[in-house]
Amino acid sequence: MNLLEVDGLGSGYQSIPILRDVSFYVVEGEFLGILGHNGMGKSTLLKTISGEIKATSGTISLGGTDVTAMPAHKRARSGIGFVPQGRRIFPGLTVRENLEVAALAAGKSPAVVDEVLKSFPRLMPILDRAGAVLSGGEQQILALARCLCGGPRLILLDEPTEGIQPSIRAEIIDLLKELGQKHAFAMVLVEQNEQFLSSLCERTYVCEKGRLKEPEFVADGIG
Ligand SMILES: Nc1ncnc2c1ncn2[C@@H]1O[C@H](COP(=O)(O)OP(=O)(O)OP(=O)(O)O)[C@@H](O)[C@H]1O
Repeated sequence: MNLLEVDGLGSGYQSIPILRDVSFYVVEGEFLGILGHNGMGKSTLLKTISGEIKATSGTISLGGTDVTAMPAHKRARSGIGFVPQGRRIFPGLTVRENLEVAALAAGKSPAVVDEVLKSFPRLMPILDRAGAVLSGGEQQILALARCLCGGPRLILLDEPTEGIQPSIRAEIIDLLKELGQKHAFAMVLVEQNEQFLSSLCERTYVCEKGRLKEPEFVADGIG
């Protein structure tokens, strides 16, 4: 059975339609790529799956359960983890506090933080550092750790390479591969960087003007 099934999905902002008739699936443990230029609707797609914005048509199912009408916090507890563009780290909280807040919000025991940290040795020396002073790469790694505190079955990851140096990109690729094997989650990865996606995903769609195109279009790709 597919972990995620999206069928005929539409959504937008106020009366402006952005996504149109989007359909795709993700199998258990798969990393699926979505490639696209600025403003094509990639973030809107992830926000609609996470429940941050409402679907205006179509359905979203997770593990066979229709979650289309479910509010965002319930989707998160059903196993949909979201790492948004810009990462939304709390700047006034330390690295550890950012993780503790995430565990609390997910209804998990505080012990989950130390468990998750075992997979993030890079964060250990900076646990008492404020979110505000972290580098882009450190913020991205913290955002991934924060997402894992909720025990996701599916992670929606929005432009992880944005504002990140090439050397850290390679580190993030290795980290995602390692985390995927260890924690057995699937992922929908949105990016403008085709090379990054091809390092991690066997299947990639192109998002263009709110629609997804079939994987063979990747050959003409961007990034
Ligand atoms: N809150 C909003 N209100 C109105 N329109 C919005 C809002 N957020 C995004 N849009 C519009 O929706 C369209 C798709 O935006 P979206 O952020 O999904 O694109 P994207 O592919 O993720 O681009 P980027 O790579 O720049 O993040 C754009 O035309 C954008 O201007």
